[in-house]
Amino acid sequence: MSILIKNIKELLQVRESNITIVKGEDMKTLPTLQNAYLIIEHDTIVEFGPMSDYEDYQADEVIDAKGKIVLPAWCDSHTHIVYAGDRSQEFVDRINGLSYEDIAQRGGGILNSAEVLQKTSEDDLYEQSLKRLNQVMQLGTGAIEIKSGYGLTVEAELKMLRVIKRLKKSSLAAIKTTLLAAHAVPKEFKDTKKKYVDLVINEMIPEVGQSKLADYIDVFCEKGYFDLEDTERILEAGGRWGLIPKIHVNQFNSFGGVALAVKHKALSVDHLEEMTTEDIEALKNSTTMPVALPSCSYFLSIPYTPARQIIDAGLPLALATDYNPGSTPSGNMNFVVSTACIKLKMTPEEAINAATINGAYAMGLSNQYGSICRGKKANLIITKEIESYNNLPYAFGDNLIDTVIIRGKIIN
Ligand SMILES: N=CN[C@@H](CCC(=O)O)C(=O)O
Ligand SMILES: [Zn+2]
Repeated sequence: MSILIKNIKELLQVRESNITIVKGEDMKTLPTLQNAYLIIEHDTIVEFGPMSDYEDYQADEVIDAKGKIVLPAWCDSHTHIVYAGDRSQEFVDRINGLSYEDIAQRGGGILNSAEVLQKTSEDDLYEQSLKRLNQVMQLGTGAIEIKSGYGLTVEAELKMLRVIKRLKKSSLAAIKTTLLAAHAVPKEFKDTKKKYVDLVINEMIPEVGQSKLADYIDVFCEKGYFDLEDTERILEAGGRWGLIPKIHVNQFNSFGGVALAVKHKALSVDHLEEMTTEDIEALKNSTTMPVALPSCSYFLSIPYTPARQIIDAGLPLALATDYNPGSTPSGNMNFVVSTACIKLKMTPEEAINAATINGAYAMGLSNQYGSICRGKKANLIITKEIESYNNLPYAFGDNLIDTVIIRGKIIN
């Protein structure tokens, strides 16, 4: 199967060499080609260039992209899309004055989702999650990370991870899996948190390591959840099974989690709504990607990640949705890119770099995804006819996507 896309008004994120990350000042540059063509064979980008260089090519399918922009599909490096039911009642409770922390303290929040998930059959959980995955793919997401963390028992965490494995098998999207057993302290361990950490370390991690059900290890490193000592023990235990850290840190408080993650060579540190100069310093000269989740800040009315401070310090930044039932019931990367420009004061070029190549980096996938490069996977968004790529973040809430191609297949 081959596809020729011709007369592309502008082809974005064009890279002659296979770069895997964009940092600091370089994030302001988004290389593009005007009036371009692109050829896909099977699931791979095999050629692209200006229309003036185009030589006749017999493709199985030809798409005329006149007036339209083509860019790599979004790379969403932080989601919790495997969950059961929803938490719309807590949404209303928050409107009526309760905070996210208040709800968690009275046994709601993550524990509420865990209770529902434990009672949900594996097939039902798969069906609910597949629906969400298909929905975000229609919105242009072609690579996605999915976490466990609403099981909180050995059995229920494994159930979540098996569901992710099934999604991986049945979907065209590239999927990476993260074990987040340390997402909240279950009710039964309320006064014996260390015992739960022991369970994570002695039972869950070895079980998951043996069955190779996860790529990454995550911890919600936050006051009232897991402290630095818990986090370090869990990261060390994960490391023994080859699970690389990607952790939730600095959502509400900054207390050294970023430096700890860097010490353990975390692939990413995610949230970062609260950042100190020490946190920024810790990230310098590291291989850890900072990840901002602006839809979470929007939904919870908490501070936005200081993207300017991070990028202006010469660091890279990735953008992701955090799609989950409690803090971000949205998996729309287009909204994330808009919000990053509007609220985090990122330029459209920075936001698109953050949501494509840097998002791919934060999933260990940037060798194959996140830019227009010969030999990379053909995951593409073709927009409707638009004036410029600035319109993508500018027209927030609009769906400007015409066609999505994932691994060389047109999915809508
Ligand atoms: N903060 C921790 N975990 C999720 C929210 C989980 C929930 O509220 O269900 C997050 O990344 O925002
Ligand atoms: Zn999260």
